[in-house]
Amino acid sequence: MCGIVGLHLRDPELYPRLGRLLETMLRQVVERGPDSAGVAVYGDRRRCPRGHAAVSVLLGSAGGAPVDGEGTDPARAGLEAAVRAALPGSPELLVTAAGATTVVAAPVDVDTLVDAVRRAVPSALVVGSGRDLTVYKGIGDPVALAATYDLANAQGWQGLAHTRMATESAVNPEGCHPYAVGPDQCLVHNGSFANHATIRRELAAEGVRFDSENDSEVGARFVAAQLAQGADLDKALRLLCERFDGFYTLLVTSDDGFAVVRDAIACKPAIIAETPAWVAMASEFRALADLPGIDTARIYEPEPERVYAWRR
Ligand SMILES: NC(=O)CC[C@H](N)C(=O)O
Repeated sequence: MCGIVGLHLRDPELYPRLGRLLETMLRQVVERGPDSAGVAVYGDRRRCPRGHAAVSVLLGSAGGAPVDGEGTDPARAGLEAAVRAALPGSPELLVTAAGATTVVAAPVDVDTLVDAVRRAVPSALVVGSGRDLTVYKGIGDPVALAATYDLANAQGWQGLAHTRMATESAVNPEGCHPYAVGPDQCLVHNGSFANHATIRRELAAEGVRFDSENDSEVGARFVAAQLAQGADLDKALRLLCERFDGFYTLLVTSDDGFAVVRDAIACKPAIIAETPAWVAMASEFRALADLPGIDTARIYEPEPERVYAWRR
């Protein structure tokens, strides 16, 4: 299984409610993915102020494995000092702790901040970066994790959540979705890619590096490579359908986009609902049932191998 929910808001009046709406949606897909949960939020200016880049990291001793609660505090204090020292001009940082995830924001460009975090704390696992995006991940009960992310109080224009039932790699922080491997990009997956090892080898030969053994990461790295070469989300996902075998419902988001695609036999469930105020997607309808205006929404199942994409 695995549960996916996503919400792309068209009506700015709903932006303050993004987190509350997403949290309500996530609760309905907990049984689909009890192992771990990840969340992405676009446009929360208290977590990533305007003019800043934000990098989301998992801290820990072994391969970025997170520790929880107070145990993270010395690591976070060390991170702040070390990242600041690694940045030109030592700018003020905004550091927000949310469960196992720490978000570092600074008034620099995204690559500069990612590079400074990696140099300052080589063991940190970078799980997201961008000018608009914050990502939170962890292992365990999805509802408890969402509370540690303070998801209910998140604001913004777009977000998604994933609950994982592991199939292709271990239950560990590296295996959590979303895979946010390019700036302001996220991919979440329900299913299994059959030929991910082959595509991983091809991408690795081109110099692409991986953080996990997970099949979904290969999809995310493939999409990121297409976007870096100038494709839009629609084209990147059409190319993915040509290249990847297996089962998939994917939700992919970017700095201005929200896109859904399913495999050729639409093996994994998905439902889309649209109103003038929002576009929403979920693994099951019950996750959409409490959205404002659902009674008059246009509701449909995405067709096999057809890319559905929306732009801000
Ligand atoms: N149950 C799923 O859909 C799993 C998704 C993906 N194959 C993973 O292992 O994370």
